[in-house]
Amino acid sequence: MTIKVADLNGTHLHYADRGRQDGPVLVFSNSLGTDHRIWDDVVASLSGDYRLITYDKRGHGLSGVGDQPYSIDLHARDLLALLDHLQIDQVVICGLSVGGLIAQHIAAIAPGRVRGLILCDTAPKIGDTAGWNARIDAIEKGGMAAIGDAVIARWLSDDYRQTKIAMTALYHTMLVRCPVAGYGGTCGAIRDADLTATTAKLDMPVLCVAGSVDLSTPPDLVRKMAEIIPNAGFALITGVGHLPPVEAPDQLSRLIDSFIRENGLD
Ligand SMILES: O=C(O)CC1=CCC(=O)O1
Repeated sequence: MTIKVADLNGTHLHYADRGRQDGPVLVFSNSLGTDHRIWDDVVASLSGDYRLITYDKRGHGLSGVGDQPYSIDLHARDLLALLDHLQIDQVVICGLSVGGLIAQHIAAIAPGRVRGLILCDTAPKIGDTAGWNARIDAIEKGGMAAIGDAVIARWLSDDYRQTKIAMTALYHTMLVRCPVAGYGGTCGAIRDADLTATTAKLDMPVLCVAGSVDLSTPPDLVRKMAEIIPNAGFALITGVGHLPPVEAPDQLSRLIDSFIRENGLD
């Protein structure tokens, strides 16, 4: 994999372009505080059949922070600009958590670009204003370390954290290295987003996926989203927290592959 960068919308986005270059394109959009490496095992499983784009949204990973006020719309326009940069017209998007908000918004504002959606551990509205403001306040006063342990307990199941101690430490490092401005800006974008009205009108194949022990977007919240989207499917991955691509990459890959084939998107 070679390191790649696109200059767009006043910042730069780090991305990777892997898999079968003439295959259907699948793009992955990340959760808050993670970078594109969380998809590596999923990409490895699917790379024989699909072209797979992963990227670091602004304020995360190796991408720039930029100086515009963050919103889900800005994150969505960044991803659309990245697809333009790559001259890719239509994609299936797999969005995790805030990446799922970005995916829902792209499907609403540019439906012609989206062949299908996998909405993983996400919802049209995530959390509440007081919770997001408290998190922003905590990192502005104490830096990313102030929230590290609490967030990791939401990301990963008890079983994963107790048995995969070194991997858990690695994800903790990924989180606390996120720039405060990028993380806090994205917390504000999530706080200000309620996509319920537009998500209820989506008109494309959609699969909603939940981790059974996800504390951030619990299964019932994800199931409710599936119930408002016409003809959406729902799948539960047992024993997994907020990051199925980390804890259950093979199960998630199988769900993605079956969804794409069953809907004729391959
Ligand atoms: O950090 C969390 O609580 C999990 C999360 C919420 C939105 C997102 O993208 O991740």
